[in-house]
Amino acid sequence: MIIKTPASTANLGPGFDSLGMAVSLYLEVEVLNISDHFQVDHVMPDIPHDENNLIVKTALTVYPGLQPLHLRVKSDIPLAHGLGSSSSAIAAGIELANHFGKLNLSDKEKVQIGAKIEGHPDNIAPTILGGLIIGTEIDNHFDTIKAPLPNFSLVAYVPEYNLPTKKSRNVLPEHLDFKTATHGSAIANTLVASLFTQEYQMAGELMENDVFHEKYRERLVPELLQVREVAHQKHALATYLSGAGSTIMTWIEDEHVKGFLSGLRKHGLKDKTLVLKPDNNGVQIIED
Ligand SMILES: Nc1ncnc2c1ncn2[C@@H]1O[C@H](COP(=O)(O)OP(=O)(O)O)[C@@H](O)[C@H]1O
Ligand SMILES: N[C@@H](CCOP(=O)(O)O)C(=O)O
Repeated sequence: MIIKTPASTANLGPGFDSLGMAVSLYLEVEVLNISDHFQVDHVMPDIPHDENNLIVKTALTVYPGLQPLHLRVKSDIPLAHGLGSSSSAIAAGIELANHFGKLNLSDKEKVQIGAKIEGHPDNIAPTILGGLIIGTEIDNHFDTIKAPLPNFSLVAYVPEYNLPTKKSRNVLPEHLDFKTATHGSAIANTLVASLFTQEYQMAGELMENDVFHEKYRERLVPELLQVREVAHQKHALATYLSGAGSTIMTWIEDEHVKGFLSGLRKHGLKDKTLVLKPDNNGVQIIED
């Protein structure tokens, strides 16, 4: 059995902690055999190979009776780069528990469990459900809703340095004044409406008008404004900080991708780029 979970891009600008979309970059967890201890084979630096691995830890939290397994993990998702690698690992752990514990968890229950572990639903919900998801926590439960899937290319500009979500959350303010908060909420509300009516020109403008987090994080990811400027010149729809960074995400029509990529290079923006698409499947189990 192989569990395949997508990466995700969270916030989409003003949708801080509530908007996220699954993208076509994957973590795969293969169950090799039952063993007498947990063993996780992988080549990711500084990631545990035993029961302290986030995938196993999550599985044991959800189903403490899980027998020790020998797993092989392959991942194309850069760690701590704002592409939801931790949610992908958590989603895989939930699936592992669900399968071996015969828990029959519904999608809603999986999102609930994952969001409790991750602390916010914007990565875990799309990773589990696929697509573009809006969600929030009310009275200890998470409500989520799926928006139409946008058909854009997603160009991820991936700086070499990583940025753990915790570090990037530490630069955010404790409080926002009333006027800023209500304006931020109005921008996010209008963005969500435009995503549902598929008025993407409007959505693009709104995605670039966050007031909740990007301006505080800009100093951690100085390339954000430079990439956005090139994107404007190259007919992109919108550029925003993916999750907590360091990845910078640009939505752009397929036909403009090539020009955008060469524009980035011409402006000295030479970090890795990944050309992705939205993923509509979410977590999948592939039986062999
Ligand atoms: N495949 C994985 N296996 C085990 N742990 C993982 C895996 N992917 C991510 N993690 C854990 O999640 C951390 C990154 O989470 P975070 O800082 O939230 O960044 P992001 O989720 O944006 O990649 C890693 O440093 C590691 O501890
Ligand atoms: N809303 C969160 C999203 C974190 O996403 P990640 O992919 O960086 O883990 C935030 O902005 O802190």
